[in-house]
Amino acid sequence: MITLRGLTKRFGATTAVDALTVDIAPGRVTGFLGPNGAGKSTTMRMVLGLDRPTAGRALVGGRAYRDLRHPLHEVGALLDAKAIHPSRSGRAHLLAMARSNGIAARRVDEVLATVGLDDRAAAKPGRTLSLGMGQRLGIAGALLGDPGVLMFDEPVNGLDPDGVRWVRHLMRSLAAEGRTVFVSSHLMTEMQLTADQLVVIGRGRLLVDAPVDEVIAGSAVAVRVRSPHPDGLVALAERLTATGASISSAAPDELTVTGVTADRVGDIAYELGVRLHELSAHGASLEQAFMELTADSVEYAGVPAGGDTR
Ligand SMILES: Nc1ncnc2c1ncn2[C@@H]1O[C@H](COP(=O)(O)OP(=O)(O)OP(=O)(O)O)[C@@H](O)[C@H]1O
Repeated sequence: MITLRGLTKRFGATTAVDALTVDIAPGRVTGFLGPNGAGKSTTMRMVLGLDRPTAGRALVGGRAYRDLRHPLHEVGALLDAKAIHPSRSGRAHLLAMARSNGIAARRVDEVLATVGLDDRAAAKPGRTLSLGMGQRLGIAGALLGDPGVLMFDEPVNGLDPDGVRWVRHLMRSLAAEGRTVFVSSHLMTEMQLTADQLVVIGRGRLLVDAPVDEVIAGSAVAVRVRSPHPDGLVALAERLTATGASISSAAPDELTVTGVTADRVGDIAYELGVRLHELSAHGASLEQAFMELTADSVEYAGVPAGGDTR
């Protein structure tokens, strides 16, 4: 269990983490989401005692990191895949970690096997490791002490599709063993497949703490409309806006409508005599739910390509 209580971190005028109170429970994968700069890494660093909270507490199994008697046995983390000495091999890196924490050397071979690094890969010096190999090595380090709590910051960065699938299965099996698995990612589709629970933050504040299914169900279903008559679409957009729907348009012959059913859009188009070439409802996704949830908290919102939001 990871317990955050009023957790706050300020860097000068920037509030990176703002009074975050949440429990990350064992036995499931909790996805940690938020736009760039939302405060995910800072939160994880505070759990590991690498950053000191300005206020509040971050506890692992009810205790602050500095009070853990055998930290590596209680919490394992992958924060920065490149955190290995450039001239040291992956195996030597893990052996040093094992030695300084009273862990048997054979455990190094076990975790190397678990993450799929063979003898040759484990003998390579840190500077020659690819990002993907660095991620696997970092995960091996997190698993070394067989801890009950695991945190992974962007673990699939730099992995190929096989690697991404492997991480997904690993996270799920670690949670199935009853461990607490807290994982941040920018890949929404991946999170949709991996996580049971989601914690979403924006500008350091908690936006959502709920099961993945609930978060997705809460997002709007979008209706796509295409017509060969752009003027008709403008009239349709005006009428739909007047009924409270939200409209965006990526091209003159296309609208995306939320806040109203596809049937209603079809009825209004019929009343206005607008000929349609497409009227389709698109299921809610985590990607869309995330955009809706964090719309007010993105630091640098991009303008959608070709987007003309009315
Ligand atoms: N050491 C630091 N000194 C000053 N500001 C910092 C420091 N570390 C983080 N910040 C700021 O705190 C905020 C949160 O950063 P953080 O890296 O925790 O976000 P994040 O959610 O992990 O972002 P990303 O998804 O881009 O990795 C940002 O505005 C960042 O610039």
